[in-house]
Amino acid sequence: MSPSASRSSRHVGNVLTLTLTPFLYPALSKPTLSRHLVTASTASISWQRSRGISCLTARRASKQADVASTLGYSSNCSLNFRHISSSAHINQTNKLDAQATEVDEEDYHKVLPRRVDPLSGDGPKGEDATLVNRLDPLPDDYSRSLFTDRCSITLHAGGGGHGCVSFLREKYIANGPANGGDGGSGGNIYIQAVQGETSLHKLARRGILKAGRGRNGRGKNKGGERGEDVLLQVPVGTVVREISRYDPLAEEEERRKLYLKTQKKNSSILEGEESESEQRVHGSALTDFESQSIEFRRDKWLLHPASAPSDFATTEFPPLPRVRRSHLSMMQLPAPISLDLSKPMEQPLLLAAGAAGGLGNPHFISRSVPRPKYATKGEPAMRLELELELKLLADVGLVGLPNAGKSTLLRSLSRSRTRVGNWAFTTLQPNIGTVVLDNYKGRPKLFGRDSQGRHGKDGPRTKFTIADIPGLIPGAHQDRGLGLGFLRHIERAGILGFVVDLGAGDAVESLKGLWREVAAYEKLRAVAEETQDEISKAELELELDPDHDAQHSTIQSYTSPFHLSPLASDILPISAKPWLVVATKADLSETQDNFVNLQRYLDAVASGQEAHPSGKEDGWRDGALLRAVPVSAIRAEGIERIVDLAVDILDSQ
Ligand SMILES: Nc1nc2c(ncn2[C@@H]2O[C@H](COP(=O)(O)OP(=O)(O)OP(=O)(O)O)[C@@H](O)[C@H]2O)c(=O)[nH]1
Ligand SMILES: [Mg+2]
Repeated sequence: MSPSASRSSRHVGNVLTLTLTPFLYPALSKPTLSRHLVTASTASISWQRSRGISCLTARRASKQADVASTLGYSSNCSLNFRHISSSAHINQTNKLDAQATEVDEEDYHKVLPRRVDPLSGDGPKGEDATLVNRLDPLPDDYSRSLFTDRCSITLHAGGGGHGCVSFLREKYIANGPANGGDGGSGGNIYIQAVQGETSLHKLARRGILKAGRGRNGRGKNKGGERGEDVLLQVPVGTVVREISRYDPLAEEEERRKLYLKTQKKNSSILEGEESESEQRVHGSALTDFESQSIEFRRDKWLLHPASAPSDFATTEFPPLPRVRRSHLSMMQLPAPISLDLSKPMEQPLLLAAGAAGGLGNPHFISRSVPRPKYATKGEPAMRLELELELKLLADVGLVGLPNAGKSTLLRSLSRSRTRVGNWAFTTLQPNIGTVVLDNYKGRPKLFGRDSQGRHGKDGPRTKFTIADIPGLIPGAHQDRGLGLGFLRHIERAGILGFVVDLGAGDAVESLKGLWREVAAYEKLRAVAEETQDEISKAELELELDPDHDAQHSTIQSYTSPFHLSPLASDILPISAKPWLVVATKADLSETQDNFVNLQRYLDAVASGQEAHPSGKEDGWRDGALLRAVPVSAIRAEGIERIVDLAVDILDSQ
């Protein structure tokens, strides 16, 4: 078909090629491009639909000089560019060419005649047509969402505001008393797992988060305002681990402890109590100069604004008050932080308390110094570096080789619009879909119960969730393909759903291969947990150190209900989880024998004749529930049986 360069191009066919020249793209602003092209076309022009990246696509496409968009939904596809602000530009310069090319239908859809044929009108009609088109979408018809499941962030709690040096000034009161206010304490950092958040990308993008600093105290005994708090809202299922922390107050406390020890040593020397060897040990702890600089640290003080710089050298400061923490620090989580936020939280948890503000000059009034001209500075705040890892919480986790049909299955079971394509690694990030059992009516359908008519623990089950993760390939545990990183998302799943493609060779071998990778992952996790255990034990021993400061111990003893303890974990090991096998692509010819073999193998596993595919003795093998379900996800055939089986297994837990 010849190119046409008109304002509206009518086209009948399957593939439309738009040729945009580089000259064109600066004129197409992002919103205009996406909005108008989408509304103007009655067909689905997928690259234009992917809103967030339309400008980028146009630019890339224009560099490549063409954008090919596959159309197959409607025979009457009209592209109307009238509303595009740059349309005049397009028309004047004649830079837009629309080309229509016929493609061989059979070549494109090797497997099934799926969509409505635009010319003959063949194919499913009405609702069926919509369903089939939804389950066999164009590769670029998918919803995109930003997703990050692992990131590290640096948190700075707020520093304290400085104390104020001020004196009462009133008529007839020549030398009023000190009335400088204390500095405000710094902002705290909290964390809360909330429903609705699904990814860590917002936190990953920010990287560093700082709470506000406390305001300085003012005259007339006015205290400074508190710094602004920071609340980290993370998805439910986030695991938080501490990488490092810098707590200047803890360091200061350590130094003061050392100083007190040195003082004790000095007094015992004077009294002649300490043995020579003890003196040698203690003597190396702190020099005289160091101990002096601890007690009278000049950098911790503030002078009256009217003072000369030389006053710093001459003023006699009193000994510094002991290190002050804000009251909230008692509620701070013990170090090192290790949390498993597997439930939505009503109250946030305090990760790092802001530092205490400085003291105003009234605190230093004494008989010898009735009008102190100094106040203390606010305390410095702590810094935390945390690693956040999101482990999705889904009832069923789909595991399968690339291109097995996991995403199509998810689309057929839920309203997910995850990407589907006939190539390996179409899915690059986990997707979660919700299977609604009750048609949003609040009343479960009958098949939402198990064989004895029981419902789940929390009353009638109205829905459950399914996670589709990127495909695993043999050798994934050696980091082949996308590695095993995504298996963390099925670690929390109630059921494992192994998706095997009946059209891609021996299904039993595929299933065994998948279990091999999953078992390798489990082993890796066990090693990691053991190491973590050893670290925790070492930390526990440190905590039991008799020298531990009293205040420090109180802080340490506060444990949150979310504290992650690898030993107390109630999550089943992967091999002990219930599992089912979804034998997909059952619509392909000559797949029946493959399925029969698979079912026979599963029966043998359930009866104990065959070893559990994970290689573990105690792997889950419930004869009544371990089954393979043949489905054709692309035609939405047989999927109700998966729902039934999954609900039965979930309810039997
Ligand atoms: N005939 C037939 N084809 C199917 C069926 N399910 C999926 N397909 C096709 O198989 C191809 C791969 O489907 P996907 O759902 O993207 O497979 P996947 O397992 O998610 O692949 P990755 O994301 O790469 O791991 C697509 O071309 C689907 O149209 C089915 O039940 N029958
Ligand atoms: Mg996929």
